[in-house]
Amino acid sequence: MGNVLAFRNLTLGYDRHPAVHHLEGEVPDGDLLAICGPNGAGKSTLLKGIAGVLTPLTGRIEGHVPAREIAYLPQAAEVDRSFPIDVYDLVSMGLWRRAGLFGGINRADRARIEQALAAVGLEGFEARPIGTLSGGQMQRALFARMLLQDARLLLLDEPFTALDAGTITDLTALVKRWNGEGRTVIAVLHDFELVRGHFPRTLLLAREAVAWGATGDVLTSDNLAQARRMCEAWDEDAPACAPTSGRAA
Ligand SMILES: Nc1ncnc2c1ncn2[C@@H]1O[C@H](COP(=O)(O)OP(=O)(O)OP(=O)(O)O)[C@@H](O)[C@H]1O
Repeated sequence: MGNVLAFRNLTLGYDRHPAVHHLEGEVPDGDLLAICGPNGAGKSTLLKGIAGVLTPLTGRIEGHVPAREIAYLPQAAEVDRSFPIDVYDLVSMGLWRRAGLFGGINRADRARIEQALAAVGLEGFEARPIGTLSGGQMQRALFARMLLQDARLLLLDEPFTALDAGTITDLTALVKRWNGEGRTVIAVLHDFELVRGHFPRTLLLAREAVAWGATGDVLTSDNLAQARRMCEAWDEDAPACAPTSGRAA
């Protein structure tokens, strides 16, 4: 089994201030990986780097998945819900890669959109403007769009935050179904019980990797205490790293 991603001395940050520091490691094809860590540990920053939204300060991400095969679901707070479209149009955007920006939607596509809406329990919501959806309904709609995207690598940033137990169960089942189809899933998660129950591998981040491997070995009380200490000790105004063996991408 090959790797979909490799981090090589990767440092990511903002305005030359590093937020993820000298990360090394690989994500194997078909992985179901949780990224955990305290607030401000750099979890979202790492997903943005993988998604190509953020360019490394130093080091690099070796990606073996073309950008069009990556689906990225940012934190709910970052999704603009004032955009005036309805649920049907939002979900149908998942077909963009196949249909093209101005491609028409044919009968088979319409059936796929209906199946995706049914899979997330949103039948009957087709004509609802997305601005009128609850948080959980919006997340279901975004999952339906991902279903249609048919991506090989799925990046989910806190996908279950503020959702009720039923919605979390339904959407976790979808994530596992995607992974069962051979897709690689990387999800930022704060709920350790959920991670222990469903994610075989975990990266514990505190600006740098504290531990990375089998979830049971990573989410120990010692490692979690170490991650908290490292985040508390971090200097927010630390300057950019001196150039290292890695190369800015
Ligand atoms: N757009 C930005 N500009 C400047 N600094 C940023 C920006 N986004 C994040 N940061 C900083 O980068 C660091 C890591 O933030 P990040 O959002 O990656 O953490 P996180 O682990 O996802 O946290 P949380 O669990 O709170 O979502 C923090 O110190 C944060 O203040």
